[in-house]
Amino acid sequence: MFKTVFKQYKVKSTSPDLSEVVSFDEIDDNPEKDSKAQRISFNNEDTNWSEFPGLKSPRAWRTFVLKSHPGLLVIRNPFTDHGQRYWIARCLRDYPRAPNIVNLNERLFDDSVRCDWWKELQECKDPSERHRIKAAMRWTTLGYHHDWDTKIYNEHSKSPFPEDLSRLCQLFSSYLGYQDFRSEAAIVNYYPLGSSLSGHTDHSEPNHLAPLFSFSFGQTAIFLIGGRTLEEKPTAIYLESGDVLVMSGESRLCYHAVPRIIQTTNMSTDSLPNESKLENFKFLDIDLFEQVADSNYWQPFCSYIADSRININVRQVLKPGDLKLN
Ligand SMILES: O=C(O)CCC(=O)C(=O)O
Ligand SMILES: [Fe+2]
Repeated sequence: MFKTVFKQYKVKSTSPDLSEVVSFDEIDDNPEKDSKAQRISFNNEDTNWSEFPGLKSPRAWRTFVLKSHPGLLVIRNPFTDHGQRYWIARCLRDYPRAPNIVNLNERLFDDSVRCDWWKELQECKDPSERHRIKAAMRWTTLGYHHDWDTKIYNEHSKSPFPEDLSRLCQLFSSYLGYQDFRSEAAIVNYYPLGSSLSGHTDHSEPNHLAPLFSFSFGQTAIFLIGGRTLEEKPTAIYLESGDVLVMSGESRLCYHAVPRIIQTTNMSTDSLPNESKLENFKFLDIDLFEQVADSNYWQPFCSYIADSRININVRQVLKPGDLKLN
């Protein structure tokens, strides 16, 4: 059942029927409708969240839960445009750099591209080589590196987890009432239009109780969430730019997939006013935060995201109290 639905959305020859895909904005506009999701609120909205740069005030956040999966939450784009620019630039310029691991094959790309993909892409003048370099980037891993073959993390295969991303996840986890979340592994997925991610569960982490945080930027994904086996029919939802998906509780070990990316999002290329008080947030790359407000600096990132999606998928690996894998 999961695979049949996956193929219906992935179909190349025709456009798929999207009438069943859950759109959270529609639910918000029409809450009476017999919908598959509902809005929920948290009673901590007056807490002082110390104005994390790049995020709207939590009072303006809209959180939804899927009725079929009470542990699957979506916070519908809590980012400002400026915040989205920052995270997109981090995912393109910085996260794919050594010592983080990238998918680029050593037989197809030389070390300069494999160690600093974005810099080489910007410097490359040949259009067909540029296209080849751009389309080849599919994932980078941070913290404990995901092993795609064994699916087992290894104490000897990890790099430092970025402090900005860790603080961002900490903020969302405390907002949702999960204390003590530790960001220990992330996969950043890059999806050019036409790409997909087939059905899987994320079970490599010894800790299955901590939630998983997943951030979407750029073009819209159709995301399928199914059950604990491939027999169950999945629910399709849209994940749009800025959305934060949380897989917690029973949904944490459910099958999920991205069968299709749809081109819907146009990000502004204009310059943005700069934010103040950035000096209180030293864990951010403050220079980058300021640079992306400038339309010239932002231009190559905006052009990448015009036909691609980026997903940051953050997990806690270790059980509470553990300091390493055993
Ligand atoms: O791109 C997504 O939304 C999901 C990615 C995912 O499931 C994964 O990295 O395990
Ligand atoms: Fe996954």
